[in-house]
Amino acid sequence: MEAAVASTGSGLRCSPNPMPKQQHERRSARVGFVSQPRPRAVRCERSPHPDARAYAAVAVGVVAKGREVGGVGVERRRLAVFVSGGGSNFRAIHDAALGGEVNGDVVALVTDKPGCGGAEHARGNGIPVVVFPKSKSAPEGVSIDELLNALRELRVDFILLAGYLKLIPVELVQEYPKSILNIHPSLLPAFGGKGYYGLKVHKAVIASGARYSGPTVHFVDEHYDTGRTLAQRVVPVLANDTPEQLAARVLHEEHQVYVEAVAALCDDRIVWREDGVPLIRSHTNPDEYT
Ligand SMILES: Nc1nc2c(c(=O)[nH]1)N[C@@H](CN(C=O)c1ccc(C(=O)N[C@@H](CCC(=O)O)C(=O)O)cc1)CN2
Ligand SMILES: NCC(=O)N[C@@H]1O[C@H](COP(=O)([O-])[O-])[C@@H](O)[C@H]1O
Repeated sequence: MEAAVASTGSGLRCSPNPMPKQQHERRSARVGFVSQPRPRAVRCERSPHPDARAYAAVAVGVVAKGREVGGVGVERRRLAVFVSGGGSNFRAIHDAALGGEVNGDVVALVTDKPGCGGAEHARGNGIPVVVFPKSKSAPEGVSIDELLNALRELRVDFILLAGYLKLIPVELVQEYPKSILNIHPSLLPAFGGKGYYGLKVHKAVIASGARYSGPTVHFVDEHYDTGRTLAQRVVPVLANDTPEQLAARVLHEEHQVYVEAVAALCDDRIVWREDGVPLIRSHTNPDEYT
């Protein structure tokens, strides 16, 4: 559903971020949400934590109480974060949500590595953990249909990939149009695509002789790292940098640029230029776009 193209005060011709059909249905369902349905536990991994299902039931129970609103009648968005590792970007987003910088709540953590640091942080904060996909090392994982049902039950508005190392299936990309973001540790399109993750990215950047690097926040399509770029930050690559040193410099900027991008997404401050480039409208100056 595309809105009519509008022209902004700054002369940009943009269309507001159209509310995807599914999101509209999700929102309208929420608006008409009057009864207290029986809370249904989101299927979670078998966890050493005996109360994992209780967490999920409570989480769904809280979800069943209806919409949380942040501020004066500003509806808070519901976020699912996907991780495979330590989860520092997840923690930065979660902290920003708790602190009010992001008008949203993390309502689900999805991982292919149930023992990873991101999953541990989620469990410690009562956030349901869903294991996806199923694998030999994670037999408790759910199927794509079960994942879609869990995200619908939790009425997730946006999906945030944060160090998730598996390809997001096209079914999920189609269910969440213009509603999935990823953070990548290089200046895409350089050093992106299959095989470019973690320290591999920074090793390639250093080997190339590039003088600058930095994180990219982009929308997710059905291929690795080819979705529309939303935001980037630049850091220097120093002559004697190790991959670990460059990784740490980039990661510091990732936390900031991802929180800013997610805040804009939750505030409906993403506008799409006529040529399909997504822009962030400043939250302080409505005529300023980056
Ligand atoms: N449909 C999409 N799925 C994912 C995207 C995306 O843009 N579209 N981004 C990735 C994150 N990512 C880079 O930002 C990325 C992650 C992993 C790989 C990769 O080569 N993975 C290996 C498997 C690694 C493992 O299982 O340990 C592979 O596929 O062979 C490249 C880029 C998340 N998903
Ligand atoms: N191509 C995907 C990729 O390499 N993602 C990178 O994995 C790290 C996850 O760190 P975190 O778990 O501490 O957020 C981050 O540097 C992120 O950019």
